Amino acid sequence: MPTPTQMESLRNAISYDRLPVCSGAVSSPPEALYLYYGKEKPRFVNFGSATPEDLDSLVAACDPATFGRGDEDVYDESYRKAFKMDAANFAVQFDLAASGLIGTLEDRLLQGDTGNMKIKAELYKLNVYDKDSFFKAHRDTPRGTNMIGSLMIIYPTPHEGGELVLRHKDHEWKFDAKSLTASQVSPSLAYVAFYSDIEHEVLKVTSGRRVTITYNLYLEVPAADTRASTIIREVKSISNLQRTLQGLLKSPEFLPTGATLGFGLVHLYPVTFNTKLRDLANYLKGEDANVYQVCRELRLQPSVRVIYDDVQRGSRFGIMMEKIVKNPSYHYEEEEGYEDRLIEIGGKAVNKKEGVDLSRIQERSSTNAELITWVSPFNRRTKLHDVNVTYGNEVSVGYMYCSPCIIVSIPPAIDRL
Ligand SMILES: O=C(O)CCC(=O)C(=O)O
Ligand SMILES: [Fe+2]
Repeated sequence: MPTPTQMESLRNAISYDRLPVCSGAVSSPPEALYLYYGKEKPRFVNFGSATPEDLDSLVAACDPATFGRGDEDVYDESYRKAFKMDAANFAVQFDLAASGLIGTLEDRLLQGDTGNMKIKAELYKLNVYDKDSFFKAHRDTPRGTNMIGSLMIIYPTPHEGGELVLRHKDHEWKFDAKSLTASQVSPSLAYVAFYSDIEHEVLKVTSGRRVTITYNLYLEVPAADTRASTIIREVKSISNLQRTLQGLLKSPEFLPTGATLGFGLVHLYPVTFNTKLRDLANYLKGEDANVYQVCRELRLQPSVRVIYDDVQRGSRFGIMMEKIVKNPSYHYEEEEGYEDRLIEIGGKAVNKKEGVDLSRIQERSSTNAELITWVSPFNRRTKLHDVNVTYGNEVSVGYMYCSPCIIVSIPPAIDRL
Protein backbone atom coordinates (compact mmCIF):
# COMPACT_ATOMS: atom_id res chain seq x y z
CA MET A 1 0.00 0.00 0.00
CA PRO A 2 1.28 3.50 -0.74
CA THR A 3 1.91 5.61 2.31
CA PRO A 4 -0.84 8.15 2.97
CA THR A 5 1.44 11.08 2.20
CA GLN A 6 2.28 9.72 -1.23
CA MET A 7 -1.37 9.10 -1.97
CA GLU A 8 -2.31 12.48 -0.60
CA SER A 9 0.19 14.23 -2.81
CA LEU A 10 -1.24 12.40 -5.81
CA ARG A 11 -4.81 13.27 -4.82
CA ASN A 12 -3.92 16.90 -4.28
CA ALA A 13 -2.24 17.05 -7.64
CA ILE A 14 -5.48 16.07 -9.36
CA SER A 15 -7.24 19.06 -7.86
CA TYR A 16 -8.35 21.17 -10.68
CA ASP A 17 -9.14 24.82 -10.96
CA ARG A 18 -10.71 24.94 -14.41
CA LEU A 19 -14.44 25.55 -14.46
CA PRO A 20 -16.78 23.26 -16.39
CA VAL A 21 -18.62 26.40 -17.41
CA CYS A 22 -17.69 29.37 -19.56
CA SER A 23 -19.72 32.56 -19.80
CA GLY A 24 -19.53 36.19 -20.83
CA ALA A 25 -20.85 38.77 -23.24
CA VAL A 26 -20.15 39.05 -26.97
CA SER A 27 -20.44 42.50 -28.40
CA SER A 28 -22.23 42.31 -31.67
CA PRO A 29 -23.24 44.45 -34.64
CA PRO A 30 -26.85 45.65 -34.26
CA GLU A 31 -28.11 43.20 -36.86
CA ALA A 32 -26.88 40.28 -34.75
CA LEU A 33 -29.90 40.99 -32.57
CA TYR A 34 -32.34 40.37 -35.46
CA LEU A 35 -34.35 37.21 -35.72
CA TYR A 36 -36.66 35.98 -38.49
CA TYR A 37 -39.18 33.32 -37.59
CA GLY A 38 -42.23 31.53 -38.95
CA LYS A 39 -42.69 29.75 -42.26
CA GLU A 40 -45.16 31.03 -44.86
CA LYS A 41 -45.22 34.58 -43.55
CA PRO A 42 -41.92 35.10 -41.79
CA ARG A 43 -41.86 37.73 -39.10
CA PHE A 44 -39.05 39.78 -37.75
CA VAL A 45 -37.95 40.88 -34.30
CA ASN A 46 -35.03 43.08 -33.28
CA PHE A 47 -34.10 42.13 -29.73
CA GLY A 48 -32.23 45.41 -29.36
CA SER A 49 -35.49 47.34 -29.39
CA ALA A 50 -38.27 44.75 -29.12
CA THR A 51 -41.59 46.00 -27.76
CA PRO A 52 -43.77 43.80 -25.54
CA GLU A 53 -46.03 43.37 -28.61
CA ASP A 54 -43.10 42.10 -30.72
CA LEU A 55 -42.40 39.53 -28.05
CA ASP A 56 -46.11 38.63 -27.79
CA SER A 57 -46.01 37.74 -31.49
CA LEU A 58 -42.91 35.63 -30.99
CA VAL A 59 -44.53 33.78 -28.08
CA ALA A 60 -47.65 33.20 -30.18
CA ALA A 61 -45.51 31.47 -32.82
CA CYS A 62 -43.90 29.16 -30.23
CA ASP A 63 -45.10 25.88 -28.72
CA PRO A 64 -45.10 24.96 -25.05
CA ALA A 65 -41.68 23.49 -24.20
CA THR A 66 -41.68 19.80 -23.40
CA PHE A 67 -38.81 17.89 -21.82
CA GLY A 68 -37.59 14.30 -21.60
CA ARG A 69 -38.59 12.07 -18.73
CA GLY A 70 -37.05 8.66 -19.38
CA ASP A 71 -38.36 7.58 -22.77
CA GLU A 72 -41.21 10.03 -22.81
CA ASP A 73 -41.46 13.55 -24.10
CA VAL A 74 -43.71 15.28 -21.60
CA TYR A 75 -45.26 18.63 -20.97
CA ASP A 76 -45.45 19.29 -17.26
CA GLU A 77 -45.65 22.81 -15.95
CA SER A 78 -44.46 21.76 -12.54
CA TYR A 79 -41.10 20.89 -14.11
CA ARG A 80 -40.65 23.16 -17.05
CA LYS A 81 -42.72 26.16 -18.00
CA ALA A 82 -41.46 27.91 -21.13
CA PHE A 83 -42.03 28.23 -24.86
CA LYS A 84 -39.95 26.75 -27.64
CA MET A 85 -39.41 26.94 -31.36
CA ASP A 86 -37.48 24.33 -33.35
CA ALA A 87 -34.44 25.42 -35.33
CA ALA A 88 -36.23 24.77 -38.65
CA ASN A 89 -38.65 27.61 -37.89
CA PHE A 90 -36.31 30.53 -37.26
CA ALA A 91 -33.16 32.15 -38.63
CA VAL A 92 -30.72 33.93 -36.36
CA GLN A 93 -28.68 36.80 -37.70
CA PHE A 94 -26.04 36.33 -35.03
CA ASP A 95 -23.04 34.86 -36.86
CA LEU A 96 -21.58 32.37 -34.42
CA ALA A 97 -18.69 31.44 -36.69
CA ALA A 98 -17.64 35.08 -37.18
CA SER A 99 -18.04 35.95 -33.50
CA GLY A 100 -14.91 34.07 -32.46
CA LEU A 101 -16.86 32.48 -29.64
CA ILE A 102 -16.16 28.90 -30.70
CA GLY A 103 -12.42 29.52 -30.33
CA THR A 104 -13.01 30.82 -26.81
CA LEU A 105 -15.05 27.74 -25.94
CA GLU A 106 -12.35 25.45 -27.37
CA ASP A 107 -9.74 27.17 -25.20
CA ARG A 108 -11.86 26.98 -22.10
CA LEU A 109 -13.63 23.64 -22.36
CA LEU A 110 -11.17 21.35 -24.14
CA GLN A 111 -8.32 19.92 -22.14
CA GLY A 112 -5.81 17.14 -22.37
CA ASP A 113 -6.05 15.17 -25.58
CA THR A 114 -9.32 16.84 -26.56
CA GLY A 115 -7.28 20.04 -26.86
CA ASN A 116 -6.52 18.88 -30.39
CA MET A 117 -10.18 18.71 -31.32
CA LYS A 118 -12.59 21.31 -32.67
CA ILE A 119 -16.03 22.20 -31.43
CA LYS A 120 -18.89 22.05 -33.89
CA ALA A 121 -22.04 23.90 -32.83
CA GLU A 122 -25.46 22.85 -34.07
CA LEU A 123 -28.33 25.27 -33.71
CA TYR A 124 -30.98 23.48 -31.68
CA LYS A 125 -33.79 25.60 -30.26
CA LEU A 126 -35.20 28.94 -29.37
CA ASN A 127 -36.84 29.34 -25.98
CA VAL A 128 -38.89 32.13 -24.50
CA TYR A 129 -39.30 32.31 -20.75
CA ASP A 130 -42.07 34.74 -19.87
CA LYS A 131 -43.32 35.70 -16.42
CA ASP A 132 -43.38 32.65 -14.10
CA SER A 133 -41.43 30.49 -16.57
CA PHE A 134 -38.63 28.25 -15.29
CA PHE A 135 -36.88 24.94 -15.96
CA LYS A 136 -36.05 22.76 -12.96
CA ALA A 137 -32.72 20.97 -12.47
CA HIS A 138 -31.77 18.59 -15.26
CA ARG A 139 -28.86 17.45 -17.38
CA ASP A 140 -29.05 17.92 -21.11
CA THR A 141 -30.06 14.83 -23.03
CA PRO A 142 -27.01 13.24 -24.65
CA ARG A 143 -27.28 13.16 -28.44
CA GLY A 144 -24.02 11.55 -29.47
CA THR A 145 -20.88 10.09 -27.97
CA ASN A 146 -19.09 13.20 -29.21
CA MET A 147 -21.61 15.62 -27.71
CA ILE A 148 -19.69 17.65 -25.17
CA GLY A 149 -21.89 20.52 -24.12
CA SER A 150 -24.52 23.14 -24.70
CA LEU A 151 -24.18 26.79 -25.59
CA MET A 152 -26.90 29.22 -24.63
CA ILE A 153 -27.12 32.69 -26.19
CA ILE A 154 -29.34 35.07 -24.25
CA TYR A 155 -30.77 38.13 -26.00
CA PRO A 156 -30.73 41.46 -24.14
CA THR A 157 -34.51 41.67 -23.63
CA PRO A 158 -35.65 43.30 -20.39
CA HIS A 159 -36.49 40.72 -17.72
CA GLU A 160 -36.07 40.03 -14.03
CA GLY A 161 -35.15 36.63 -12.59
CA GLY A 162 -34.45 33.73 -14.95
CA GLU A 163 -30.89 33.22 -13.72
CA LEU A 164 -29.22 30.02 -14.84
CA VAL A 165 -27.85 28.00 -11.93
CA LEU A 166 -25.23 25.34 -12.66
CA ARG A 167 -23.94 22.70 -10.24
CA HIS A 168 -20.91 20.47 -10.39
CA LYS A 169 -19.43 18.52 -7.50
CA ASP A 170 -19.75 20.86 -4.51
CA HIS A 171 -19.84 24.03 -6.57
CA GLU A 172 -22.68 26.16 -7.75
CA TRP A 173 -22.62 29.04 -10.23
CA LYS A 174 -25.36 31.53 -10.85
CA PHE A 175 -25.37 33.21 -14.20
CA ASP A 176 -27.40 36.36 -14.71
CA ALA A 177 -27.37 37.23 -18.39
CA LYS A 178 -29.23 40.47 -17.95
CA SER A 179 -26.69 42.10 -15.66
CA LEU A 180 -23.90 41.04 -18.03
CA THR A 181 -25.41 42.58 -21.13
CA ALA A 182 -26.64 45.67 -19.27
CA SER A 183 -23.08 46.52 -18.23
CA GLN A 184 -21.76 46.51 -21.82
CA VAL A 185 -21.42 49.76 -23.73
CA SER A 186 -22.17 48.34 -27.17
CA PRO A 187 -25.09 46.02 -27.99
CA SER A 188 -24.21 42.57 -26.83
CA LEU A 189 -25.44 39.06 -26.30
CA ALA A 190 -24.74 37.01 -23.22
CA TYR A 191 -23.49 33.47 -23.59
CA VAL A 192 -22.99 30.54 -21.30
CA ALA A 193 -21.59 27.16 -22.30
CA PHE A 194 -21.19 24.09 -20.12
CA TYR A 195 -20.57 20.37 -20.38
CA SER A 196 -23.92 18.67 -21.02
CA ASP A 197 -23.76 16.48 -17.94
CA ILE A 198 -23.57 19.49 -15.60
CA GLU A 199 -26.79 19.83 -13.64
CA HIS A 200 -28.52 23.14 -14.32
CA GLU A 201 -31.79 24.95 -13.85
CA VAL A 202 -33.43 28.18 -14.91
CA LEU A 203 -34.92 30.11 -12.00
CA LYS A 204 -38.32 31.68 -12.32
CA VAL A 205 -38.63 34.78 -14.49
CA THR A 206 -40.44 37.35 -12.36
CA SER A 207 -41.09 39.95 -15.06
CA GLY A 208 -40.38 40.60 -18.73
CA ARG A 209 -39.19 37.97 -21.17
CA ARG A 210 -35.99 36.02 -21.43
CA VAL A 211 -35.22 34.77 -24.94
CA THR A 212 -32.48 32.23 -25.59
CA ILE A 213 -31.13 30.18 -28.43
CA THR A 214 -29.42 26.88 -27.73
CA TYR A 215 -26.66 25.16 -29.69
CA ASN A 216 -25.57 21.60 -29.08
CA LEU A 217 -21.79 21.33 -29.01
CA TYR A 218 -20.00 18.36 -30.55
CA LEU A 219 -16.34 17.40 -30.67
CA GLU A 220 -14.80 16.87 -34.07
CA VAL A 221 -11.40 15.86 -35.26
CA PRO A 222 -10.11 18.88 -37.19
CA ALA A 223 -9.64 18.58 -40.94
CA ALA A 224 -6.16 17.37 -41.84
CA ASP A 225 -5.04 20.72 -43.26
CA THR A 226 -5.79 22.62 -40.05
CA ARG A 227 -4.37 20.05 -37.71
CA ALA A 228 -0.79 21.18 -38.08
CA SER A 229 -1.65 24.58 -36.70
CA THR A 230 -3.72 23.42 -33.73
CA ILE A 231 -2.37 24.37 -30.40
CA ILE A 232 -2.24 21.83 -27.64
CA ARG A 233 -3.88 23.60 -24.76
CA GLU A 234 -1.82 23.14 -21.67
CA VAL A 235 -3.02 23.98 -18.22
CA LYS A 236 -1.18 24.19 -14.95
CA SER A 237 -2.88 21.19 -13.42
CA ILE A 238 -1.61 18.91 -16.18
CA SER A 239 1.97 19.58 -15.20
CA ASN A 240 1.10 19.37 -11.49
CA LEU A 241 -0.33 15.91 -11.78
CA GLN A 242 2.28 14.88 -14.28
CA ARG A 243 5.16 16.10 -12.13
CA THR A 244 3.79 14.47 -9.00
CA LEU A 245 3.01 11.12 -10.58
CA GLN A 246 6.30 11.10 -12.43
CA GLY A 247 8.14 11.81 -9.17
CA LEU A 248 6.29 9.05 -7.34
CA LEU A 249 7.00 6.51 -10.07
CA LYS A 250 10.70 7.19 -9.58
CA SER A 251 10.48 6.50 -5.86
CA PRO A 252 11.13 2.89 -4.78
CA GLU A 253 8.81 3.42 -1.82
CA PHE A 254 5.82 4.17 -4.02
CA LEU A 255 3.82 0.98 -4.63
CA PRO A 256 7.00 -1.18 -4.46
CA THR A 257 5.17 -4.29 -5.67
CA GLY A 258 3.06 -2.44 -8.22
CA ALA A 259 -0.69 -1.84 -8.11
CA THR A 260 -3.76 -1.04 -10.10
CA LEU A 261 -4.73 2.60 -9.70
CA GLY A 262 -8.27 3.76 -10.29
CA PHE A 263 -9.52 7.25 -11.03
CA GLY A 264 -13.26 7.74 -10.73
CA LEU A 265 -14.31 10.21 -13.42
CA VAL A 266 -16.24 13.30 -12.43
CA HIS A 267 -18.22 13.72 -15.64
CA LEU A 268 -20.83 11.56 -17.33
CA TYR A 269 -20.41 10.35 -20.91
CA PRO A 270 -23.03 9.50 -23.53
CA VAL A 271 -22.80 5.90 -24.74
CA THR A 272 -24.78 3.30 -26.66
CA PHE A 273 -24.34 -0.47 -26.50
CA ASN A 274 -22.01 -0.14 -29.47
CA THR A 275 -19.75 2.49 -27.95
CA LYS A 276 -16.22 1.25 -27.45
CA LEU A 277 -14.93 2.42 -24.08
CA ARG A 278 -11.58 2.96 -25.76
CA ASP A 279 -13.20 5.61 -27.96
CA LEU A 280 -14.52 7.51 -24.96
CA ALA A 281 -10.92 8.46 -24.22
CA ASN A 282 -11.20 10.90 -27.15
CA TYR A 283 -14.15 12.71 -25.62
CA LEU A 284 -13.16 13.14 -21.99
CA LYS A 285 -14.04 16.42 -20.33
CA GLY A 286 -12.17 18.76 -18.00
CA GLU A 287 -10.22 17.09 -15.25
CA ASP A 288 -11.02 13.62 -16.59
CA ALA A 289 -9.23 14.52 -19.81
CA ASN A 290 -6.20 15.66 -17.80
CA VAL A 291 -5.95 12.45 -15.83
CA TYR A 292 -6.09 10.38 -19.00
CA GLN A 293 -3.53 12.49 -20.81
CA VAL A 294 -1.06 12.48 -17.92
CA CYS A 295 -1.30 8.69 -17.57
CA ARG A 296 -0.88 8.26 -21.31
CA GLU A 297 2.14 10.55 -21.43
CA LEU A 298 3.73 8.64 -18.57
CA ARG A 299 3.21 5.47 -20.63
CA LEU A 300 0.93 3.92 -18.04
CA GLN A 301 -1.52 2.78 -20.74
CA PRO A 302 -4.68 4.09 -19.14
CA SER A 303 -7.91 2.30 -19.98
CA VAL A 304 -11.51 3.38 -19.60
CA ARG A 305 -13.74 0.89 -17.77
CA VAL A 306 -17.28 0.64 -16.47
CA ILE A 307 -18.18 -0.94 -13.16
CA TYR A 308 -21.54 -2.59 -12.72
CA ASP A 309 -22.91 -2.21 -9.23
CA ASP A 310 -23.98 -4.59 -6.57
CA VAL A 311 -26.07 -2.25 -4.51
CA GLN A 312 -28.05 -4.79 -2.60
CA ARG A 313 -25.08 -6.57 -1.17
CA GLY A 314 -23.37 -3.36 -0.22
CA SER A 315 -21.66 -0.73 -2.23
CA ARG A 316 -18.13 -2.04 -1.77
CA PHE A 317 -17.87 -4.35 -4.75
CA GLY A 318 -18.63 -4.23 -8.41
CA ILE A 319 -17.85 -6.03 -11.65
CA MET A 320 -15.51 -4.12 -13.87
CA MET A 321 -16.04 -4.53 -17.61
CA GLU A 322 -14.06 -3.60 -20.69
CA LYS A 323 -17.24 -3.01 -22.65
CA ILE A 324 -20.78 -1.87 -22.21
CA VAL A 325 -22.91 -4.97 -21.87
CA LYS A 326 -25.95 -3.51 -20.18
CA ASN A 327 -27.40 -0.11 -19.58
CA PRO A 328 -24.80 1.55 -17.36
CA SER A 329 -27.53 2.14 -14.82
CA TYR A 330 -28.17 -1.60 -14.60
CA HIS A 331 -27.78 -3.32 -11.26
CA TYR A 332 -26.96 -6.93 -11.74
CA GLU A 333 -28.53 -8.11 -8.54
CA GLU A 334 -31.83 -7.57 -10.33
CA GLU A 335 -31.06 -10.71 -12.29
CA GLU A 336 -30.15 -13.99 -10.63
CA GLY A 337 -26.60 -15.11 -11.47
CA TYR A 338 -25.76 -12.06 -13.51
CA GLU A 339 -22.63 -11.35 -11.51
CA ASP A 340 -21.23 -14.73 -12.54
CA ARG A 341 -22.21 -14.18 -16.12
CA LEU A 342 -20.41 -10.84 -16.22
CA ILE A 343 -17.32 -12.58 -14.89
CA GLU A 344 -17.67 -15.33 -17.50
CA ILE A 345 -17.57 -12.75 -20.26
CA GLY A 346 -14.46 -11.08 -18.94
CA GLY A 347 -15.64 -9.07 -15.94
CA LYS A 348 -13.46 -8.67 -12.89
CA ALA A 349 -14.65 -8.45 -9.30
CA VAL A 350 -13.25 -5.22 -7.88
CA ASN A 351 -13.56 -3.04 -4.80
CA LYS A 352 -15.22 0.30 -5.37
CA LYS A 353 -13.83 1.76 -2.17
CA GLU A 354 -10.62 1.79 -0.23
CA GLY A 355 -10.20 -0.41 2.83
CA VAL A 356 -11.16 -3.72 1.25
CA ASP A 357 -8.56 -6.45 0.96
CA LEU A 358 -8.06 -8.75 -1.98
CA SER A 359 -9.25 -11.86 -0.14
CA ARG A 360 -12.65 -10.24 0.33
CA ILE A 361 -12.84 -9.55 -3.38
CA GLN A 362 -11.71 -13.07 -4.17
CA GLU A 363 -14.74 -14.35 -2.30
CA ARG A 364 -16.68 -12.89 -5.22
CA SER A 365 -14.56 -14.47 -7.88
CA SER A 366 -11.55 -16.54 -7.06
CA THR A 367 -10.48 -16.54 -10.69
CA ASN A 368 -10.90 -12.96 -11.68
CA ALA A 369 -10.55 -10.42 -8.92
CA GLU A 370 -8.55 -7.28 -8.68
CA LEU A 371 -7.80 -4.82 -5.90
CA ILE A 372 -7.97 -1.21 -7.02
CA THR A 373 -6.21 1.60 -5.22
CA TRP A 374 -8.58 4.48 -5.83
CA VAL A 375 -6.82 7.80 -6.33
CA SER A 376 -10.11 9.61 -6.80
CA PRO A 377 -13.27 7.92 -5.62
CA PHE A 378 -15.35 5.86 -7.97
CA ASN A 379 -18.19 8.20 -8.26
CA ARG A 380 -21.36 7.51 -6.37
CA ARG A 381 -22.37 11.13 -6.70
CA THR A 382 -23.50 10.59 -10.26
CA LYS A 383 -25.68 7.64 -9.47
CA LEU A 384 -26.48 6.36 -12.88
CA HIS A 385 -29.89 4.99 -12.14
CA ASP A 386 -30.87 8.51 -11.11
CA VAL A 387 -29.32 10.11 -14.13
CA ASN A 388 -30.85 7.98 -16.84
CA VAL A 389 -34.39 7.79 -15.63
CA THR A 390 -34.82 11.37 -14.53
CA TYR A 391 -34.93 14.55 -16.47
CA GLY A 392 -33.29 15.71 -19.66
CA ASN A 393 -34.15 18.59 -21.92
CA GLU A 394 -35.48 16.22 -24.57
CA VAL A 395 -36.71 12.67 -24.78
CA SER A 396 -33.80 10.23 -24.89
CA VAL A 397 -32.52 9.51 -28.40
CA GLY A 398 -30.80 6.25 -27.56
CA TYR A 399 -27.76 7.52 -25.69
CA MET A 400 -27.27 6.71 -22.04
CA TYR A 401 -25.08 8.58 -19.62
CA CYS A 402 -22.29 6.44 -18.26
CA SER A 403 -19.92 7.16 -15.37
CA PRO A 404 -16.71 5.29 -16.19
CA CYS A 405 -13.32 5.18 -14.51
CA ILE A 406 -9.74 5.23 -15.69
CA ILE A 407 -7.62 2.28 -14.66
CA VAL A 408 -3.84 2.17 -14.86
CA SER A 409 -1.45 -0.54 -13.92
CA ILE A 410 1.66 0.57 -12.03
CA PRO A 411 4.54 -1.87 -12.48
CA PRO A 412 6.58 -2.98 -9.45
CA ALA A 413 9.35 -0.54 -8.53
CA ILE A 414 12.00 -2.93 -9.75
CA ASP A 415 10.56 -2.80 -13.28
CA ARG A 416 10.11 0.94 -13.52
CA LEU A 417 13.34 2.29 -12.02
O1 LIG B 1 -32.15 28.92 -20.91
C1 LIG B 1 -31.22 28.47 -20.31
O2 LIG B 1 -30.34 29.21 -19.82
C2 LIG B 1 -31.08 27.00 -20.12
C3 LIG B 1 -32.15 26.21 -20.78
C4 LIG B 1 -31.91 24.75 -20.68
O3 LIG B 1 -31.30 24.29 -19.77
C5 LIG B 1 -32.37 23.83 -21.74
O4 LIG B 1 -33.11 24.27 -22.62
O5 LIG B 1 -32.02 22.65 -21.70
FE1 LIG C 1 -30.64 22.31 -20.25
